[in-house]
Amino acid sequence: MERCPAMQTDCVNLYYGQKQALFDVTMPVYAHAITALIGPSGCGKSTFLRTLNRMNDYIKGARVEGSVRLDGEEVYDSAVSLTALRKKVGMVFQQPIALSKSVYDNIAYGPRIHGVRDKTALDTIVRNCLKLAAMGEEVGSRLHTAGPSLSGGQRQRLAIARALAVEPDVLLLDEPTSALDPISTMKIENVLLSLKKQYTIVIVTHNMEQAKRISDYTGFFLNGRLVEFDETARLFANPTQEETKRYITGQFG
Ligand SMILES: Nc1ncnc2c1ncn2[C@@H]1O[C@H](COP(=O)(O)OP(=O)(O)OP(=O)(O)O)[C@@H](O)[C@H]1O
Repeated sequence: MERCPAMQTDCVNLYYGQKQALFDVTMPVYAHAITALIGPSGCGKSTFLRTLNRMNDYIKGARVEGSVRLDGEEVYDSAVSLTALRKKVGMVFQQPIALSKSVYDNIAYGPRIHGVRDKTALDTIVRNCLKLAAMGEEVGSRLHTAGPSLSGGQRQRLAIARALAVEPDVLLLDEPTSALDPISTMKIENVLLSLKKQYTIVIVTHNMEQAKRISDYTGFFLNGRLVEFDETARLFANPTQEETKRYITGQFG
């Protein structure tokens, strides 16, 4: 499968103060595909995910070395606008948080920040994003319901809709289903599968079955290093590294 990377990291090292959390991570993020990041707790999956849209900039003492490129442009270049970067590379977090606003205003929040004022344009964005997040039927007629009053699974799909509202190219998700029941998890997985035609997706997951079900590529992290990266089917069926084999067969984790 010959594919084009939407993002590429080269020799990324990340330090929290004196402590090094990522070591020489070189990995492509292929366009219009789902990439899963797996590995035991504390191996650096979330840290790596956050390097892709510079969310680590918010962590005091965090320092990044190496290169992260988005469509060939250096993400860590000092001239890069963080607002513009985060518009292109959106993020959904582990806890399904809805802003204490209506469903409509949750989704319209980003576009308004980016200057969309026209009511008809906002209405269209809200409806399209609800549809993309498979929420049109559930809440399409209740746009003024408070976001926080939705169920956990709905709040997480609302978070996806909110992230999509600013038309990102890449969507990063940090364990988006770990707080959800199996049905809500399945709905999110189906949403992600339908989104990959239009978007590039990177998901951190503790759940290897989830990685197998939905991802095209998987990166296995251990102790801050990317031990193995491959097409998901190949990595799980035929890992080249002994540590990958031990991890995916449940010998540690
Ligand atoms: N804000 C921080 N300050 C200092 N150290 C941190 C910070 N965030 C993470 N770390 C450390 O960096 C290492 C990697 O953490 P990270 O959260 O990226 O791992 P992870 O694989 O995502 O773990 P989990 O699956 O438990 O979420 C760990 O040793 C962690 O303690």
